[in-house]
Amino acid sequence: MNCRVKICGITNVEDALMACRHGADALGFVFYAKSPRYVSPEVANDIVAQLPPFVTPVALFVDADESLITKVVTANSRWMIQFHGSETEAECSGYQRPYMKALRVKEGDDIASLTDQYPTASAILLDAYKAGVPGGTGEVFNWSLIPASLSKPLVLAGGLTVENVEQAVKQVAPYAVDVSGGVELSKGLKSESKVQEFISGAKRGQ
Ligand SMILES: O=C(O)c1ccccc1NCC(=O)[C@H](O)[C@H](O)COP(=O)(O)O
Repeated sequence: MNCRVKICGITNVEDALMACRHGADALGFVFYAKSPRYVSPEVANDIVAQLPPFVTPVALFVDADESLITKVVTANSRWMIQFHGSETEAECSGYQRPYMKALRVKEGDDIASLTDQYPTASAILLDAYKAGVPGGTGEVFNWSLIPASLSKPLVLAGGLTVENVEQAVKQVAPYAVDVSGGVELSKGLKSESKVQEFISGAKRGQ
């Protein structure tokens, strides 16, 4: 199966176009002000306007105000939304946009039932849980906690790197993989060689 790749935490057009050149299927833009990968709605939409076709921009929010979400996604019809906080199904489905719901996985979580709470989601993103850090932790969670099948396409995230992505794809067989820190030179700046190697590794694993 073709494992798709989302490169998250894009902050500049050079990294965005570089990731597209190397085959990224989606680019994540973080609108969470406390993140070192935060990007403003204006900068992000300027980048999105320059993207080639067949690449999905993903607007990432953490329990954001409706006004911010609307401001971002109404500027370009290509946006998909990633809700990375404690948003309910009703809060996620109010924007007439495809969305992913991120779940931060802890031991003992019933991932299947948590997934079923978002019947209108296009996908579920499973990420590592770290107290006080909503995302971009750079930490791997226990992939054996993931049920053999979910009611939604699975995007695997959390601590993926050029070293572990092939094994992650072989073991989990996700619909897509997502990475932020593992392909960076520094927070918010991507490494072309790491992006290229990460995407190649994801393809080798399928
Ligand atoms: O990337 C961030 O800085 C971030 C901050 C706050 C909420 C979510 C964030 N990222 C969401 C993502 O989808 C990341 O790609 C995901 O958490 C994996 O990050 P990493 O472990 O660094 O690959």
